Amino acid sequence: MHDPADLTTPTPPPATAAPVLLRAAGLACGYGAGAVLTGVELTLRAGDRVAVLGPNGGGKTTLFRTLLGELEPVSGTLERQARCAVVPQTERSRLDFPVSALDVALMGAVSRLPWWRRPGKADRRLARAALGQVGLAEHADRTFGDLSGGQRQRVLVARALVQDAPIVLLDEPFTGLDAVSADRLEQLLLQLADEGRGLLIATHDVEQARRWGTVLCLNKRQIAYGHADVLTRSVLEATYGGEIVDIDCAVHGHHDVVLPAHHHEH
Ligand SMILES: Nc1ncnc2c1ncn2[C@@H]1O[C@H](COP(=O)(O)OP(=O)(O)OP(=O)(O)O)[C@@H](O)[C@H]1O
Repeated sequence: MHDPADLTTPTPPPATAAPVLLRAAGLACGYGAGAVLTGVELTLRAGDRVAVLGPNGGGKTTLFRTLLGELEPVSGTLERQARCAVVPQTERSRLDFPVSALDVALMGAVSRLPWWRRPGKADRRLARAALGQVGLAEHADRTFGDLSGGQRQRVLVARALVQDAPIVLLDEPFTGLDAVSADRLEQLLLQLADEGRGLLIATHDVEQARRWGTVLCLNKRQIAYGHADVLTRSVLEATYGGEIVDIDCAVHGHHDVVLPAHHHEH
């Protein structure tokens, strides 16, 4: 069994010279007076790619909504030095509107403009350029709902690029993608981080989290934050409860892979 005392001390990743985009200290998040997530200690810097791990109901969405400014912190401090954009999930049920990929990317301009200005020609150029950056220039005029899951995710990344936000929050962007689309999206996220953005990416894939280097584990409170080395068995148990399994996995080159037993299906 793990010693819970080991888990309460945050393990910050090594400090770098990159500018701080966001800093949370003793942050508690929730809806009204009651906190559903406590003890968040987080410093996000330009170039960081942070995997956010946690069970269903662990507090990932609540944290993202707080970082976006949709929810007031229940307590603690949150300093945002830069604009935040979100890349939401794209369930089929929300795809009934006959909008094109370009329309969706262009929506990113709305949050930057004063309320009285509509997106103009320059914004449309920016939206087309952003679709080009995510490899979808050819698909600008296609109906968003007709695109594949991976293409829709990339359109939503393009929308975040149009928002010109240094901080990008991604809510399980890999859910439902085939291996090729997932690879392509992962390369794109790497590129966004290399360009100096800070990314927080909610995922249920522990192996992917290990590759990205920095992890934030949440289960109603912050369990760990730091280099992927913090993903010990005891941290995973505290994050996912008892619901983890050992997999003898030669594919990954080692034999002690630990994964949550129940992935989140949308
Ligand atoms: N609008 C709301 N009002 C009150 N409580 C809420 C609201 N939304 C979520 N909660 C509660 O906050 C807690 C954390 O939920 P949250 O949606 O942040 O988890 P999550 O980690 O994003 O889960 P999932 O992986 O299922 O999306 C849960 O107990 C949930 O019931």
